[in-house]
Amino acid sequence: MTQDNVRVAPAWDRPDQQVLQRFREHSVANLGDALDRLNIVDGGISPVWRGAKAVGTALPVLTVAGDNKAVIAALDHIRPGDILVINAFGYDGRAVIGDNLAQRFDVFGAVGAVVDGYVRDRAIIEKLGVPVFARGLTPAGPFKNGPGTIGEPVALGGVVVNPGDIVVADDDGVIVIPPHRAEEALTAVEAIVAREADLDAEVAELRSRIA
Ligand SMILES: O=C([O-])CC(=O)C(=O)O
Ligand SMILES: [Mg+2]
Repeated sequence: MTQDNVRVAPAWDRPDQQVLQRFREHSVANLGDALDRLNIVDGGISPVWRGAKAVGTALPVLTVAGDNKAVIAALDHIRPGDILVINAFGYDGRAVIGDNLAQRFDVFGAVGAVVDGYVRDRAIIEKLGVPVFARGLTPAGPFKNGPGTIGEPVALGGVVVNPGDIVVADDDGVIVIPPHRAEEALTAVEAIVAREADLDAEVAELRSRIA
């Protein structure tokens, strides 16, 4: 299907919300360790407000640098639990989303957005509490000409994101987990959480000996 010059992929599967719920307990750092320290988006993409956290199913959008026509068209394709994953080519000259789009994502049931590019209206996005992750901020607004794609695989900070992939984002950054690796990641992360608890106990013990 093509909406004007924005191509839309056929419908795709999304993992169950119960599976996503289990990822909510875990940090991106621990999940990365659980997947051999791979699958992590480059560190240039970070939360635009401190404490933002989101776990969702990827709704990938490809834009032209500095343009958000495809992002606006993607509003019609959001399902509850989705997270917008927008490849805007890391372009720093224009913001492809701001508070207006962030609110609309929220209204349609998306849990946030990860942008390989720039955004604006940071203070309002923070006040609204919509989790947004991006390379940076610029007040310059986007053009709205397209072309673009919705629901096709996109690149995000060096990681391939397929529609329906599990995306976990927190203060440290973003990880992308293909659904067929979800159980493996969850099993491995439990062991990592236990090991981290042992390390903390070791430090507590050291502290008590020194005190
Ligand atoms: O103008 C735009 O399309 C982006 C923007 O600032 C908003 O979503 O609030
Ligand atoms: Mg705005």
